[in-house]
Amino acid sequence: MTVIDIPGSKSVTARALFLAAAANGTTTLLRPLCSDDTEGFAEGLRSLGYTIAQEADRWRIEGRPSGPATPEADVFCRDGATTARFLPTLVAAAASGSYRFDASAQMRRRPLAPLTRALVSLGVDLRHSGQEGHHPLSVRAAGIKGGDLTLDAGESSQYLTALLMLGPLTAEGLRIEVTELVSAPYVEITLAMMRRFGVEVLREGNTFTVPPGGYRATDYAVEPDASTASYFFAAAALTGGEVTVPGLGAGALQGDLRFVEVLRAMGADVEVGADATTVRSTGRLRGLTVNMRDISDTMPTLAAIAPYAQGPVRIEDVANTRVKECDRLDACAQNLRRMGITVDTGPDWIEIRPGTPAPAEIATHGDHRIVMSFAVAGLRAPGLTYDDPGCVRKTFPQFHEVFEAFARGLPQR
Ligand SMILES: O=C(O)C1=C[C@@H](OP(=O)(O)O)[C@@H](O)[C@H](O)C1
Ligand SMILES: C=C(OP(=O)(O)O)C(=O)O
Repeated sequence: MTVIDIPGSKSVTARALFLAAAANGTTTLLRPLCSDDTEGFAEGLRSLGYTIAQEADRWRIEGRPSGPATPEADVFCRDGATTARFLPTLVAAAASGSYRFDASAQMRRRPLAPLTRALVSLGVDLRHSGQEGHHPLSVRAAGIKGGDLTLDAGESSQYLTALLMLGPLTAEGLRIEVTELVSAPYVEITLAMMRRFGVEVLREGNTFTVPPGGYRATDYAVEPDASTASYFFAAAALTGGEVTVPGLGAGALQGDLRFVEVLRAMGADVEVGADATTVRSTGRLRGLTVNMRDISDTMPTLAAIAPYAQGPVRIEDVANTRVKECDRLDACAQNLRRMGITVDTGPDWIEIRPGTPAPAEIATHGDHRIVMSFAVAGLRAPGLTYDDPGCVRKTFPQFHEVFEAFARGLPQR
């Protein structure tokens, strides 16, 4: 049996940085994720004048309930959508200040219009210097009164997360009616973490009522990243092996841990304990049809192992994977076809037939999840190469070393 320590959750780290920055007092984050996305978030906060002391597995953040320490700043959000969507929202609540935001070419292509429109409707002076609803943009802060919003979060739940976290920083709070929502479990992470920082959101059906009053600092231990864990769970199921991930069990916040239920439905033996999850291969890997709307960051993981299943694998309701680091439905299909596998796609689905993958160069499109997913397939398809293996830095800079060492402990074929 192999036990593997997975680095901290990107989503939890990003939220903790936002909440700690806005809180009254000092927050210590234990085992935060250290990767390009979260370092970029911390660097963004520093550009805004926040004080963050970073030691390897412990970050200390001095909260500033009144907002950034600098009246003006330029913030570069790199590739991180959490950074690019959460930080402009954080500064919007300040009483005054003028802030410019930009992001990488990849992130500039990704949308945020429903969020920027919501901020503008709350009276925020937000302007785009390029394409409407995309970075770069600027925010001139003058405080937010609050009020009612209607939000379409059918493209990204991050719009809702940003506005929920903004609520307590407004004078009167926010009432948000959500018309569409993808990646719903990420909103549960947000609500649970806001509660830990002292704010209780009232949820009635699709309406969220967020009280004013601000956040209270708290020490916070970041759980391991469940999307990252999916590569290790899938590798065990694919190769006849077994893996245990400590720190991710029944009480985990992240919906992506539900990926193990998909492996279970395919035939793997899965045990979700109080504080650890184990996946054990039974030698079977059945095909299936599965809706991944809630856990779509693990869609590429499943797509990459799908050719080895005994029947077709059809993944449905994942249209929003087309607006991630790349168009993930097309990228998965393109790479599987390069490996000689038969694949069909539609606007929001992909269907993969069983086959025997051939060596190929994987077109990564600068997407960490394409690399990490196909690395799992590579355990049974020797000869996969990557045009940009380093893009794993976004969430897991040590992925290649860790995954190779892990793979040496799996049954060899
Ligand atoms: O809120 C978050 O931390 C995230 C939400 C999800 O995005 P969408 O809501 O855009 O699907 C997920 O894909 C992303 O990796 C992280
Ligand atoms: C989509 C992702 O990231 P983000 O939207 O936070 O950039 C991801 O990590 O798969």
